[in-house]
Amino acid sequence: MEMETSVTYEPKRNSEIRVFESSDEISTDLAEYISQVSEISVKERGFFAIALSGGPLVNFLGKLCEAPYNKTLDWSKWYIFWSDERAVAKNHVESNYKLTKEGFLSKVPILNGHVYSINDNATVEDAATDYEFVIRQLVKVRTIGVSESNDCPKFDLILLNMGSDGHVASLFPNHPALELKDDWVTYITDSPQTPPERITFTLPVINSASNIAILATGDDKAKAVHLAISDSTEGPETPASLPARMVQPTDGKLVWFLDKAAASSLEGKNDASFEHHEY
Ligand SMILES: O=C(O)[C@H](O)[C@@H](O)[C@H](O)[C@H](O)COP(=O)(O)O
Repeated sequence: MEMETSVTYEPKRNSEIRVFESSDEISTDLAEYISQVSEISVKERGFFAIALSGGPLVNFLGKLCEAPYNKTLDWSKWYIFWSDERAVAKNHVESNYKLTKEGFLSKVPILNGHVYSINDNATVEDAATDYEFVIRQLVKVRTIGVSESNDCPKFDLILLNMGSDGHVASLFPNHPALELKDDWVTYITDSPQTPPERITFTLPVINSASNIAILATGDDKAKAVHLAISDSTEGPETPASLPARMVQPTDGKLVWFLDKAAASSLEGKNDASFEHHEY
C-alpha cells in the first residue's frame, strides 16, 4: 500500500508537536522548554534529573549554555544521566559522554558529582546492571522521582533524538529489547548502527518520565515521524514496534520538536495542530 504523503493529525492527550523553520529555532525553544521544566522540578522536588541522548542531540543544547540560562538556572540542582551509551571508551569519538562533555557539560556549572555517566570499563551487560543499580539508589533517596503506577524511575525530563528508522535511545525497530517490562536499563550487542554494543534505557523507564522530548530534523525523518505520530494503524509501513511510536508517557507529557522537513508528511487539513504552542 502506498504511504500517504500527508496526514491530518490531532495531537494525542498529553502530547504536543512544535514545528520550526530551522534547527536554530529548535535550539532556542528547547532552551526555554528545558529551563521551564527544570525550574518546575527544582521548585517541586528540589532536584532536576535529566537524561540525555547521544549523537547530534548535544548540538541543540547550545542556547542553554548562553545568557540568560547560564546565569539564571539553578545548575547545582541538576543531575545528569544518559538514556543510552555506545560501548566505547569515554575518550572515544563515538562516546555519548564525550560528546556531551565537550558540547554541554564543560560550558555550564553542573557539579561533577551530579554527572552519572555509564561505565565504559565493563562489559555492556555489567555496565547496564551497574547503571540500573545506581538509578535504584537515587530513586530510593528521591534524587530521581518514582512513578506511582509502576515504581519505575520518574525522570523529570528525558531528551531523545529520533533516527530515520524511528529508533530512540538505543531501542531499534523490531528489537526484542522493546519488549522488556521489568528491566530499567538493558544492553544490546546487535545495533544496526555502529558500534553494535550499546546500553539503553528501556521503554518502561522512558514512558514513566514526567516529560519526554523527541527531536527530529531533516526530510529523512519525515516518514518515521508520520509513522510515529499518525493515528493510522493500517498498512505494512505502520509497524506497531516502531520505537518512537511506542514512546507514550504513562503519566507525563511528550513534546515533539520538529523542523518543517521532518514534519512535512504531517501537514494536512488540520494545520491548526501545527501551530507553535508555548509550553
Ligand atoms: O547512537 C547513535 O548511533 C546515534 O546517535 C543515533 O542514535 C542518532 O541519534 C540518530 O541516528 C539520529 O541522528 P540524526 O538526527 O543525525 O539522523
